[in-house]
Amino acid sequence: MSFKKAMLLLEDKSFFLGRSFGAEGEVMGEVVFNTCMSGYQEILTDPSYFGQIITMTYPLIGNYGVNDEDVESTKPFAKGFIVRDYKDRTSNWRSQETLDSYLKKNKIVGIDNIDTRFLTRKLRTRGALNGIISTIDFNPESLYEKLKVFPTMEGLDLVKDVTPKERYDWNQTDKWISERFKSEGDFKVAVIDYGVKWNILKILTALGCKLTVFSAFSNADEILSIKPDGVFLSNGPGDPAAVSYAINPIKELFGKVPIFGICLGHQLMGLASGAKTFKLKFGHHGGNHPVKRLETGEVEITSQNHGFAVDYDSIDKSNWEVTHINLNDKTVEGIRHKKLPIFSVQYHPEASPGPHDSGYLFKQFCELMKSN
Ligand SMILES: NC(=O)CC[C@H](N)C(=O)O
Repeated sequence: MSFKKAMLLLEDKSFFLGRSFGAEGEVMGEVVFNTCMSGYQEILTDPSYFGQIITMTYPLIGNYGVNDEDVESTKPFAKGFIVRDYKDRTSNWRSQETLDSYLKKNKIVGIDNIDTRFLTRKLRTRGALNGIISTIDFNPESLYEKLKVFPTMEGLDLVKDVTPKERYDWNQTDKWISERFKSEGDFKVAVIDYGVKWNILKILTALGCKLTVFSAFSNADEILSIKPDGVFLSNGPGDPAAVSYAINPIKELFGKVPIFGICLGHQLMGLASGAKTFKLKFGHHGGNHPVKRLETGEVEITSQNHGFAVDYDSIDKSNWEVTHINLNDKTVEGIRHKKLPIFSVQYHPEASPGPHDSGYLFKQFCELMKSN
């Protein structure tokens, strides 16, 4: 492992000198913090992080290595990775390589030896900030010149960069998932892939769903042509309001088939219902977010990764009800149509990484498909 220098500079001109790990080079993105204590591999490979630089609040990163089972997509999508203390020595029987070599192979720039507590407190106070990590330029002035023309996340359609060009079938699951989720029947499900995490596809498969995965550019007729029992709207990167081409197809599906959406899928569902989305100050990224399920009063500890949210006041309450709220900031975490079999959640019931409290939502989707 190298012991080269790396520098992180934020758009407020503060800069941090650290040590380079992973690939060398220069990257820009929106800096967000994630509070998960483990799961760096799932986080790095979640396509929803496309365009972002992630800092982990948990200080020791790398100590269980990397394996080829815990990925959420084909490659890491995060632009860069900031940690307090990178550990090159792996202590886990599942480890196949070090995080350093995995990031090098995938050309992801990392920086360690950063005071991530200070950085996180800054992001909490100031809100998410754009940042640049460099292993080739250590002049704050010139780094700032490059960063200041980098666009903000608001208004960015990043789905177009990660959605598949062609439709494909999915029929894989994992042993540990099929121990948790038993088949609920035989369903044909159309998944709209805005940047889907594989764990969602694996859980749906274990529940008995045959999946056809569509590009975000598909129209309602293409989706309905396979005669699906249900449609799933996936997670994905960027500003939901900028993914304008995805909204009408969802609207056209309302009333024709049960629909379940997660994260970006939930935000697009909200936009299709006529509600508005807005940018949160620093977003929710972690595995410890308390969400209240209003129907039962139960609290679920949830896995989250989003920077935007559906605006409560803009929801058409005559047709839609808010089913879940975030107990930290009272933002909307779930909506459901009052008559049609349509619902969505802002958080990640598939976890990976994260607690499993919300797994029931996948079964709820199967129930809707059964009774439809
Ligand atoms: N995980 C996701 O789907 C994220 C949704 C959206 N890109 C946001 O940041 O709010």
